Amino acid sequence: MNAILSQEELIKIREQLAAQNKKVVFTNGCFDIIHAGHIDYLIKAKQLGDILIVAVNSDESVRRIKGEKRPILKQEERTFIISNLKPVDYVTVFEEDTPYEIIKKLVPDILVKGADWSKDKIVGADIVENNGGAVETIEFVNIQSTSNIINTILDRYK
Ligand SMILES: Nc1ncnc2c1ncn2[C@@H]1O[C@H](COP(=O)(O)OP(=O)(O)OP(=O)(O)O)[C@@H](O)[C@H]1O
Ligand SMILES: O=P(O)(O)O[C@@H]1O[C@H]([C@H](O)CO)[C@@H](O)[C@H](O)[C@@H]1O
Repeated sequence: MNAILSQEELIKIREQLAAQNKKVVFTNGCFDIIHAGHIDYLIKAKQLGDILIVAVNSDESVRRIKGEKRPILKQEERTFIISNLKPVDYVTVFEEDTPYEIIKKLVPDILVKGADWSKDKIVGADIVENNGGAVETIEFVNIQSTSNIINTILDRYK
């Protein structure tokens, strides 16, 4: 299933998944310009459970977090790309600076981030762990980053 859903639609799906005893993995991110590191981490995130939900920062949220010049790709593009990746089952957008509220609504079984985030800094870890879930980080095998891609382009085309 590759679907971009509203948070309300996703909450309903989450209830169905719980009834089916499906293990739900959740991650979130800006995913501005997708690269191999993102793909590697999403593949590994999905392997931790049955269903992978990805919450993507809205354009305004990315702008507040990563700066006025970001995102490069609008949320329509970012969600379309993420939702069409093989490991991803459901995608939604969140407007806030952090995914705390959507994690509180969905209470995933497993919360995942790349290892650039230490577990003590992962937003929503308390919610998931207090509900008996697990928080996992995925080691980078590819040190690529969106910022690096942007800087490479700026350097080469200046
Ligand atoms: N090279 C990588 N390998 C594995 N996971 C990654 C890698 N880069 C980012 N991630 C993970 O992908 C998710 C989205 O991160 P993000 O969109 O910030 O990517 P980024 O490349 O770090 O972007 P930016 O350079 O704009 O900060 C996060 O969970 C992050 O931990
Ligand atoms: O793409 P990023 O910068 O890795 O994603 C951010 O992750 C933050 C993280 O969940 C903190 O643990 C989150 O607060 C922020 O909104 C971005 O999604």
